[in-house]
Amino acid sequence: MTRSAVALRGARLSYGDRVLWDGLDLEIEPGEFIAVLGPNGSGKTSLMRVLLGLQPLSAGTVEIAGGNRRRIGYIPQQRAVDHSLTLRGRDLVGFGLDGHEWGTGLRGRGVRRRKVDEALAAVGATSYADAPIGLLSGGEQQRLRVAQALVGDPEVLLCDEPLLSLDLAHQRSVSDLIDARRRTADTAVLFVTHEINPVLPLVDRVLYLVEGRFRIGKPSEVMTSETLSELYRTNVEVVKVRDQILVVGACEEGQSHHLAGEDA
Ligand SMILES: Nc1ncnc2c1ncn2[C@@H]1O[C@H](COP(=O)(O)OP(=O)(O)OP(=O)(O)O)[C@@H](O)[C@H]1O
Repeated sequence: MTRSAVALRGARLSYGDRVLWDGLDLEIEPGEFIAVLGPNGSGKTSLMRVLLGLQPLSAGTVEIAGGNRRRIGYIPQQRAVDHSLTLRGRDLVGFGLDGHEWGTGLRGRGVRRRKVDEALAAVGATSYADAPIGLLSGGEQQRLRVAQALVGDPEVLLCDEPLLSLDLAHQRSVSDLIDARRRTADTAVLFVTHEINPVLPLVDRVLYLVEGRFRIGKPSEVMTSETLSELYRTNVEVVKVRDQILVVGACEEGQSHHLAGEDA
């Protein structure tokens, strides 16, 4: 069975006159790790919304997880949690099983508990699973969100800036968790990020969106001065420093007229 985990064909998304992307063809294989990059407003979150079935395409087709939406895991953009939130971590993780049907009997409840316990253990959150979420650190909360996204055994994992505001150690542990999942369970990963370096060793292909244009390819093909200069339509320099990639001259607001060094 070699069905793609995700297939976008001729996909277009526009809001009124504004085209976010058009002619997007992307097939993602099971176990593949795709980083989605681009400046603010380039349509990364909108792509997630299309894949989640929350936003219809303007043209083209999308297929995901064989049409079974329960097999999509989602890690949303991190938001600050109210300190007074008394919900426990294990309750949050359990929400990831809502919609899964094991019956309401004792056996069903037992399966549910076991799955939640396993997901908590996989992210190393067992010790704080019963504490109120509002009292946990940002990194601890993020591990719980990862557990929530993974508990339903997803075929496709959609991650919207899951590393935002995490320190380096937690960036590493959250990325490693996601990487371990795709290696052991062949989960396809779409990973929206502003910063490719923390996941660079994991990335198979990059989808880079800029003002209605895009490129798809291996990091070595897309993260070059030539490709990014074409995409941003200005002079962008990609510099490799040890195993890190520095992008110089790409405006994060996507407003190329603010940039120095425009191409003639
Ligand atoms: N429902 C909508 N109707 C009209 N415009 C929208 C809608 N949703 C998003 N947009 C616009 O589409 C553009 C892309 O938004 P989106 O959130 O997908 O960008 P993004 O790449 O995720 O940005 P960021 O990096 O800032 O999170 C934005 O300019 C946004 O204002």
